[in-house]
Amino acid sequence: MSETHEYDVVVIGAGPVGENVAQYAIEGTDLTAALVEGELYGGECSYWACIPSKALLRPVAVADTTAHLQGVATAEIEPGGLLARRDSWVGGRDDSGQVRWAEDLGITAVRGHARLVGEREVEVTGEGGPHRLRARHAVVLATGSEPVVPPPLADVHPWGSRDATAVTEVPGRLVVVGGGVVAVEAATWMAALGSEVTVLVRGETLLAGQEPFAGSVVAQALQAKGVALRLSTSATGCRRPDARDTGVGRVHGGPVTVVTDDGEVEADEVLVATGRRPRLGDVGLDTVGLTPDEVLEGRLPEWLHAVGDASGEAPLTHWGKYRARVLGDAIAAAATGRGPLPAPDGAPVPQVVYTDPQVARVGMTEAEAREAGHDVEVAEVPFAQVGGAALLRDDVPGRAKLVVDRKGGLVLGATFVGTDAGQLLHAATIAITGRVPVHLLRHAVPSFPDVTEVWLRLLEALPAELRRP
Ligand SMILES: Cc1cc2nc3c(=O)[nH]c(=O)nc-3n(C[C@H](O)[C@H](O)[C@H](O)COP(=O)(O)OP(=O)(O)OC[C@H]3O[C@@H](n4cnc5c(N)ncnc54)[C@H](O)[C@@H]3O)c2cc1C
Ligand SMILES: NC(=O)c1ccc[n+]([C@@H]2O[C@H](COP(=O)([O-])OP(=O)(O)OC[C@H]3O[C@@H](n4cnc5c(N)ncnc54)[C@H](O)[C@@H]3O)[C@@H](O)[C@H]2O)c1
Repeated sequence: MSETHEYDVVVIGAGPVGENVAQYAIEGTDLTAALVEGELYGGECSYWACIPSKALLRPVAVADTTAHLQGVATAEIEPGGLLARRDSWVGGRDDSGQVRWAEDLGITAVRGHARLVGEREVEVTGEGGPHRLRARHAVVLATGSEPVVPPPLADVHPWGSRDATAVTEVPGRLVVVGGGVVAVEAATWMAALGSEVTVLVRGETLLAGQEPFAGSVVAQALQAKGVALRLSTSATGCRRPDARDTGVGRVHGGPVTVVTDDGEVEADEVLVATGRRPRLGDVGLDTVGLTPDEVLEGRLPEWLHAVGDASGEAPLTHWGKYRARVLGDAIAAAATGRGPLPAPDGAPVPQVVYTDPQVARVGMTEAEAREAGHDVEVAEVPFAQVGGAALLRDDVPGRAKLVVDRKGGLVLGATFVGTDAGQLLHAATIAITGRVPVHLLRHAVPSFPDVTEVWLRLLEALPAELRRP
């Protein structure tokens, strides 16, 4: 029988979320935590997702802005330099710094694949053979998510988001399947790297679920970059006689033909960006009598928790890390007998899509607010009508929208689509979280001539009665 080590908390998965749970579960206490990782400490976000994608996208946005600023020579993307910037941000996928960070906090880093084998019992398979960890208080599933690949595309060795963020061999022609966040961000950097990109979107719009103008502004911007968009087009099949595993980020074999309900598309590579699902299939849930659905519904014994992408909540790093801080504190509180720190219900989820222009949104869209039964008032302002925004670039794309509950004048949601729109978002997040009514927000004065003047125009565009308490 293998050796068993006992800890107060065992966290499975050392992505950004697992790291934060472990940190907050033991901080300022004598509790112990083991953090088990099967691949790289830092997770998908650090090496394959957020960081490399944003390292690629920022120079693209800066170069694009120079093409729309009188008095500046237009900058050109230099593909080799762009990939080198990405490489420096992922640091050779060396996670020793992340492991040191964990160990400096007193967390025990355990490498290997972890599975539940019973109540509070985890088996780790790794170097040196399997061994067991027993949790005195809590086991946390922070195992992230995995891509969903629709059947017609599964057999041709298509690219996933890892190939796109780790691209080393740029396909001449790339078909992207999907119209969500990965699709629009990857289309942006792949076009900048020189691919002839076609995006196949089964719905009528990009970025479904956002305010409708977000998808159309992004669609226009992608088309201006030479990206071909085919809306209302579904991939029904795919042929690739020479599909091969050539390694991540390299073209996976010979030409590929994507069959759609509206004809065929020939390409050198196909990127599947059709969503992700919580990674719960191989964590031993059956050994404790649970199914993945029960985890996603939150029907868990008091010693077991799921957080981050694995929980089915918004699959975003900052959201998962926030939930991890709350959960870590709750675990520490329960284990030490103190009360947990208060956490409000219904904190809003912010998100920035790093297209060019950016899409930044927090809280509800107008449609969601109406669906939820709110008596809604909205304000919309084109960026071009705001001096501080218009100074950022000559063509001034984009638009902002505020969704307000008429009763009480509280902000329910906000969407900003435009240059550096992400910078406008946190004020909306604070307004929603802090329940700051419109009549008070009017006294938070934006500087002149700054892009934050968008806020002034939005508040002015609301009915005058909302200016009174
Ligand atoms: C291309 C792309 C770009 C993105 N960009 C952004 C962005 O800009 N901003 C943003 O907020 N979000 C972004 N996301 C989403 C973000 O990457 C995820 O929300 C985030 O990584 C979730 O963190 P996590 O810790 O829950 O999971 P992960 O980062 O996936 O980490 C989970 C870890 O658990 C490990 N693991 C899994 N199972 C086991 C096991 N049984 N035993 C041991 N270890 C295990 C995995 O190896 C992994 O390291 C992006 C996603 C993609 C695909
Ligand atoms: N900047 C960011 O915050 C950022 C960046 C990238 C990814 N992410 C996160 O990663 C997650 C995954 O991104 P994603 O773009 O893969 O998912 P997504 O859910 O955003 O979009 C999936 C897209 O694929 C389409 N689709 C789904 N099934 C399909 C099928 N069978 N055939 C054709 N199309 C299909 C959907 O209609 C949608 O357009 C997102 O939910 C997001 O939270 C965040």
